[in-house]
Amino acid sequence: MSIAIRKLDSADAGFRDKLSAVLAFEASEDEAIDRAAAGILADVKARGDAAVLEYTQRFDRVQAASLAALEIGKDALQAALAGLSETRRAALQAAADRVRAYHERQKKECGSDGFLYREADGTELGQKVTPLDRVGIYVPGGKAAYPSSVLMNAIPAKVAGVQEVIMVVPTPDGVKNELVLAAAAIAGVDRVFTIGGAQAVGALAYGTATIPQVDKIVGPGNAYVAAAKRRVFGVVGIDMIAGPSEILVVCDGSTDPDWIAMDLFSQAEHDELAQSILLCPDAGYIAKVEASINKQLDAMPRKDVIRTSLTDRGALVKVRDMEEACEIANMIAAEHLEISTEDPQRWADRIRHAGAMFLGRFSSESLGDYCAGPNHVLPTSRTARFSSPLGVYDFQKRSSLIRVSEAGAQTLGKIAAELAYGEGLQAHARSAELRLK
Ligand SMILES: NC(=O)c1ccc[n+]([C@@H]2O[C@H](COP(=O)([O-])OP(=O)(O)OC[C@H]3O[C@@H](n4cnc5c(N)ncnc54)[C@H](O)[C@@H]3O)[C@@H](O)[C@H]2O)c1
Ligand SMILES: N[C@H](CO)Cc1c[nH]c[nH+]1
Ligand SMILES: [Zn+2]
Repeated sequence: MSIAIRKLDSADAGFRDKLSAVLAFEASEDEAIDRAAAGILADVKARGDAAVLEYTQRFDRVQAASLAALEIGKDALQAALAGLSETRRAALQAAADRVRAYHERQKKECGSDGFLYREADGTELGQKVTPLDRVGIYVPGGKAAYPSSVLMNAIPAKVAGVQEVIMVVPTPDGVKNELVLAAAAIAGVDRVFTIGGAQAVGALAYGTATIPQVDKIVGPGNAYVAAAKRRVFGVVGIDMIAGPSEILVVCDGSTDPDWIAMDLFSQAEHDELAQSILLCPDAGYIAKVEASINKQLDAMPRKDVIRTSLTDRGALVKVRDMEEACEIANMIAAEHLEISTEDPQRWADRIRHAGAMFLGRFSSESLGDYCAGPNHVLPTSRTARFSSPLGVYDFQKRSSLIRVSEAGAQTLGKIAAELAYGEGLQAHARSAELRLK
């Protein structure tokens, strides 16, 4: 059965509205889910360990005498690593090494040393950068497990210098994913608890007798996890609210159509709500990609998920030219953007909004998901207009440094006092004036 994938032409009347319909995705703000998450959080805040245990039994069908019994020790993590096949262990290690190398470079290049400068009168001003003390990493474990997400969340935290990384991962029916545990060992995760959902977010945010309170919670999860993260923001920091995966391919029509069809599948297979779009100026090429989609689909183990995703949220779009493709790509602000063209840099220079850009025919998005090095936790749902990939900077914070010299206090004191009187704040003004000679 062939896929009824939407075909759009930017020259057609109503094109923008049709494209908007494909893009439309409201991060689940389902009231019932939000209410459920709020109830779970309040209960965990009030009853701590006991509440977490009860919800873990209810939702994951895991019974334990204590929350401490749901902690996986470092020996077990190492045993999981040792138990992997040689080739899988080597692949995990190679991915971790590349992700670490990239984030170490990022730490060096992104102003992690802070700065300090001195003015003529001796006043010094600057910024100090410090890592967060303790972070929580949510690793999804409901429908599928993502060992690569363990690496992508934990490694930048460790590179930033976070002292304690606490990972939570649900294990429905008590089934543990060995590759997830092995990834935790390689990434240097400090503690692992087999809990999930809003109760895990609550435990990390408020702390319980067994689980210490963290400073920030990162990592993707389902709608309950997302609702809980939204609600605990302020008590702790959060990274972002990740929506379903997205891929946008801009192609000039000369890449093998089988490659592009499979690239579209690669995100569609994540989730029925995932979004996969091709922009191309060549109608004949689009027809070839469509034929390839239909040719390759039946061999895919997750063909039903791919079919639904491509039917509901996929599109093959004929554009006027590559300039228009770039303009539309900026409007879509996709999580992943493949620029599969000759001279990809020429078009990349025109892109302002994308979570990650994959340049050239050999840069398939799947390489970025696992092992290229940059982070695969990226802004979705058009939030690349104002946010960035997860990085070392998410695990650091900055403090301003102000060391005013006696001479500096004379100049600044007069300015501050004048403005403080203007705001009607007497104590502020006097505090500055008392230091004037
Ligand atoms: N953007 C990314 O990088 C990325 C990576 C991996 C996964 N994801 C996404 O993360 C999500 C993972 O979802 P998942 O469900 O597989 O795993 P999950 O770990 O996020 O959720 C499982 C937990 O949900 C809770 N839960 C389930 N039903 C509930 C109910 N009725 N009431 C209250 N709580 C309930 C349970 O506590 C359970 O432990 C998917 O949407 C996937 O697409 C995104
Ligand atoms: N593409 C996902 C983020 O959008 C990350 C991932 C994990 N495993 C495979 N892919
Ligand atoms: Zn992926």
